[in-house]
Amino acid sequence: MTAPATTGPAPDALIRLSGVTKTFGSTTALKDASLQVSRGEIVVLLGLSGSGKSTLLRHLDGLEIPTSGDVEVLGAAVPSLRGKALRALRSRVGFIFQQFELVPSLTVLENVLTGSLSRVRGPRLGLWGYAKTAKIQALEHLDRVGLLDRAYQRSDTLSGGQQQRVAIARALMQKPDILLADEPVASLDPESSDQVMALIREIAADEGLTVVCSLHQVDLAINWADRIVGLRHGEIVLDTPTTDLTKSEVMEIYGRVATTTAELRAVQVELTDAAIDAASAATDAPAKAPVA
Ligand SMILES: Nc1ncnc2c1ncn2[C@@H]1O[C@H](COP(=O)(O)OP(=O)(O)OP(=O)(O)O)[C@@H](O)[C@H]1O
Repeated sequence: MTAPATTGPAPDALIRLSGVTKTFGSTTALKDASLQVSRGEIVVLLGLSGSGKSTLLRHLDGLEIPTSGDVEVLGAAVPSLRGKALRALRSRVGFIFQQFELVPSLTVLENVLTGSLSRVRGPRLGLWGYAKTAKIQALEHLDRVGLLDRAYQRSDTLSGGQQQRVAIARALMQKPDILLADEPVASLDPESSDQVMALIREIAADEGLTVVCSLHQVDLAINWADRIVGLRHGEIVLDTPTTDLTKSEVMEIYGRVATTTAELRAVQVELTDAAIDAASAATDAPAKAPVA
């Protein structure tokens, strides 16, 4: 297995984790994790459920504070940031999530505009509260993600893949240096997953974004990442350029479980079938005799 790159300073690193341990009660979510990410890199975090991927991501914009160790992002010691300084960091770090986190009753355009809120003061009411330049920018970002024609539609009328593209456009409103993505395609079908990952990669290249993204699908990681970081029980057990990733390394992260989109899909179908069988067995079962 490729030794994790725990030492050696990368002069252009935008992200540095050094010996980060995070415990929640008796659970160790991250254990002595060290990682550096250079400007423009696309890094995918792989690992089983509970291996610490989200916890690692959440440390990068101060949503978690390490129990021990250092987290430096864009030159700032993240755990020590408070108030205005923390907001300033977060305005440079976009974050997208599995469940998109859009406001369903707002239009697509309004959702995108909320991405600019870290840069403007006070609450906004509908489209009127935003500057014309912000609206133009938001429309440009919607065009960028292929959804300009949906700008005035309610966001909950869009498909999952489209909603994630809206979330990407919203993140772009922040003009971020770094994009964090926590399982951004976990709720999407394979085709939409591929489209969203392709879009992230394309935008990252165009905008010079640094991306750290957690995924469950090894095939997507291989297609879209520059570098793969593997986590197991909170430890970084693999750190390798994607081109060097071997099957045995993947097996070491995951053991014998589904790892490709097709395999995960097959497991989902199996589970759904099993649930349907269980439900119909319950319906077919003779009704219990009433208690006398
Ligand atoms: N706020 C919290 N309180 C208590 N335990 C937590 C908290 N956040 C995470 N954990 C625990 O830390 C461990 C790592 O969780 P984390 O969400 O980082 O894993 P993950 O690899 O992102 O999992 P998944 O792929 O399912 O999202 C898990 O055991 C989880 O239950």
